[in-house]
Amino acid sequence: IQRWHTSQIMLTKLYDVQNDHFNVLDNYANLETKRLEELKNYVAAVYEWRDNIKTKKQFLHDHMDVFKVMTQMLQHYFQIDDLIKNKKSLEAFKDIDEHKDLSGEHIVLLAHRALRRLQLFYAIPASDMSAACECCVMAKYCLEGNDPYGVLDWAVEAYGKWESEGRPECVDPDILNYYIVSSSVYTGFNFMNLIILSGPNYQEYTEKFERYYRLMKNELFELEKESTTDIMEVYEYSIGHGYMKDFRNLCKHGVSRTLTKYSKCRYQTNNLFYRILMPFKEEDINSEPLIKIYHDVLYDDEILKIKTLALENMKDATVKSVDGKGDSLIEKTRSGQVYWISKVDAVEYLDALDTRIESFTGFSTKTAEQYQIVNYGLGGHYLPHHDSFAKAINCLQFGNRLVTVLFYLTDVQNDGYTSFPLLNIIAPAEKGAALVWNNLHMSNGQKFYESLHGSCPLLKGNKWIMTRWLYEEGQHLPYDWKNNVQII
Ligand SMILES: O=C(O)CCC(=O)C(=O)O
Ligand SMILES: [Fe+2]
Repeated sequence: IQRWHTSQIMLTKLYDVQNDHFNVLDNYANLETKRLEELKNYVAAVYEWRDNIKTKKQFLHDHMDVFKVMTQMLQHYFQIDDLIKNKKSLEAFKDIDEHKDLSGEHIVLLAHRALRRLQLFYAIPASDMSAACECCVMAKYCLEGNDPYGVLDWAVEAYGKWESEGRPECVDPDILNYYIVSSSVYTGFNFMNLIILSGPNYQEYTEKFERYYRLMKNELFELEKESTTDIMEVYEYSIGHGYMKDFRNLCKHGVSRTLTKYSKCRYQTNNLFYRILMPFKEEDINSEPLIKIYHDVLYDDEILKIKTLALENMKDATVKSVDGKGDSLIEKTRSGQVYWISKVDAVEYLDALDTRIESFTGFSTKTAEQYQIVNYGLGGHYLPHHDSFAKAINCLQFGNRLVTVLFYLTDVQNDGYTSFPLLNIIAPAEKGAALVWNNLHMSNGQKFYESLHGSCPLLKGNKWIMTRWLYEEGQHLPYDWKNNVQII
């Protein structure tokens, strides 16, 4: 199935496809107008012919005339049949058939899920996101997805819209009533003492709903938590504890970083003479594990080329399955589209970038993975994870992912930052910068647990990144990763 929401590229394509459809429709309408015009003209001509025949009162006695009438009728029949069957217009419509995947309900369902993820993550009430008709759709999918708090939030919001904006056709209080009653049961809300809402009288509805809403607000979450009276608390609650909470807070609020002895910016040449005229702008972010930002290391023309290359080739991002053998598409964990630049792309300009990476990281790129380009879409994100693999799984040829070099191809706001929840760090990187960190302890190759990181869920905008993972093999390290022994 086509997943239109997973990247900005897809969303742009969706927009274009819709434009195509409008053109097809336009064309169809023109052809149909022309067809009806032709039909009308044809019929008019036939009438005229028949009227002429009729004036010849004697025609039925003239056998040749009869034959003429019969042949004409047959011809008229085929001609009219042709005009009615409307082949040309249907032909024009075929183009739309080829885009059937645009009309599937799953398009909206998946977008709904992305919005719900955002809502839950950032604790955004429906009232901050709403539009009347869409509220009902959100409530509907929440109901179908066994998400009763979502149903209540959106149905009540839809009800509010219905009340304040008159009654838009898309809001049906009967259905909202059903949504609210059925979901109240699941949330433990005691509605037995309420009047059953029914009847066609909307005024009556208004009063009952008001009462209902008030009671709901007060009683809704008693089972969840004694003191809870607000749906917002459900959102706060759903994020869970531990690093997810820290991750959320980082994405939501950012951090005000205080300068410590570790936080320094400098012009760095790494003792490379040719860098004296153009040193790197190195910024320290953390020491254990080492995290740094190198500003302005990817140039605009390179970014343009990279994006152009990826544009036609993106695939939905997957995550490694638990056994490490396969990839699975789990949007709850990661949502975006990726492209691995491959050898066949023959992008020589990346050789220069490899040299650049080597000079600012001090590590070889010879054993690195291909460059991975990522574009995030509606609610795009990547929950906290480690880039390194569990040793046994994927460390055969070149060892493990030692260092991550993550380039930003766009500027990002808070909601698109790369965050390290265990370190209380967000990377305030901008377009053209590279965020570099160690995934393993440099002394022994053990996983650096604190390197846990993720991409904050995107609330708006367009985030592009490109990643290069550098491997253990071929680096100067104080241990031998292959034989698992310490050298120094
Ligand atoms: O998009 C980001 O900021 C992080 C991406 C990431 O962690 C990854 O691709 O492994
Ligand atoms: Fe990562």
